[in-house]
Amino acid sequence: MSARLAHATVAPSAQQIGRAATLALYDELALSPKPGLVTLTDRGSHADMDAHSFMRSLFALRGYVVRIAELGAAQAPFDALEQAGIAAEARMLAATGGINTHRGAIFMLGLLCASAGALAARGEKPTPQGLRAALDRHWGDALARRATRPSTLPGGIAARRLGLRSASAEAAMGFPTLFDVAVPALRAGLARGLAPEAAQLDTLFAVIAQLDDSNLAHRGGLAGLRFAQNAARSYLANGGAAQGPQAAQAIATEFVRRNLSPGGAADTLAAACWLQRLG
Ligand SMILES: CC(C)(COP(=O)(O)OP(=O)(O)OC[C@H]1O[C@@H](n2cnc3c(N)ncnc32)[C@H](O[C@H]2O[C@H](COP(=O)(O)OP(=O)(O)OP(=O)(O)O)[C@@H](O)[C@H]2O)[C@@H]1O)[C@@H](O)C(=O)NCCC(=O)NCCS
Ligand SMILES: Nc1ncnc2[nH]cnc12
Repeated sequence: MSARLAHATVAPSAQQIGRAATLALYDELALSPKPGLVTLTDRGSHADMDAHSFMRSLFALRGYVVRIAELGAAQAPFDALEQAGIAAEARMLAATGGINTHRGAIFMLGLLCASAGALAARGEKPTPQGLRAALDRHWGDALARRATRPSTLPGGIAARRLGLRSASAEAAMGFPTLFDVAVPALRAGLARGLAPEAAQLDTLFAVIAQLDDSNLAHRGGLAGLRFAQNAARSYLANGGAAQGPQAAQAIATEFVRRNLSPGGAADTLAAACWLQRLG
């Protein structure tokens, strides 16, 4: 992970907010090993995508993350954010040949970049408290309505059927897993002197242990989600990244055997890396 925004004492620009998002998506992709997820050298549980898919996708999204920060700064209504998100998804699909690499990241990082833009317009730097307040103040009602809407996505349908907290529900609640689990885990790992990659890996497992990841539910049912959560809890209880890469690699092998992929946790890790970069 490269340096934080160099000693930012003023609010970041839309370009800085968006650039941090693009770099954070790369941070997540490059982290290895990861359970079931695509890395620079491994497809994980995905026959239809690899690192090239994700690189093409994050490049295709680099204008979107700036634009949605600008929309946030202008306090645009949710419909405008949604239209930008839908257009970004079309560019993602065009870049990847129709593969869904970052639909969830478009949603989650899009809302976070918009919230950071709204704070910056008031001269404020993005903090967890500030971002949650801006998200709720500007788009909380629309997100609450969205969360009650039926989903057309496999994960969202599985989450609603199983009574889990889908991506929309997580957003409507102000991204509790990001702000109450991922951000504290990443900060604590770095404060303990872990290398950035080790801190990111422990953060990813902390998120997998807590998140109602609808990708896991869609791929493995409730049993698959609970297996993944328990495996992540055991990994952390046994020392996390301090065990060395073989422990994470063993879990990754088992996730692939079960065709599990925690895409929602990957996006949540990227969002924590984004905030760390803006810190
Ligand atoms: C708002 C939507 C995105 C849909 O909302 P819904 O609640 O129905 O969504 P979910 O299906 O629950 O999640 C959508 C994606 O979000 C990620 N995710 C999953 N669980 C969570 C969670 N608990 N918290 C946060 N984020 C979560 C996940 O995305 C990642 O995984 C995908 C790749 O993995 P893969 O297994 O390959 O997925 P599939 O291709 O579906 O499976 P296979 O075919 O491979 O088997 C990838 O998308 C990652 O990003 C979930 O997939 C939707 O309504 C929407 O996009 N609306 C328009 C845009 C908009 O409203 N924007 C608002 C302003 S920005
Ligand atoms: N690295 C990754 N592999 C699979 N799905 C993802 N969704 C977001 N990042 C991902």
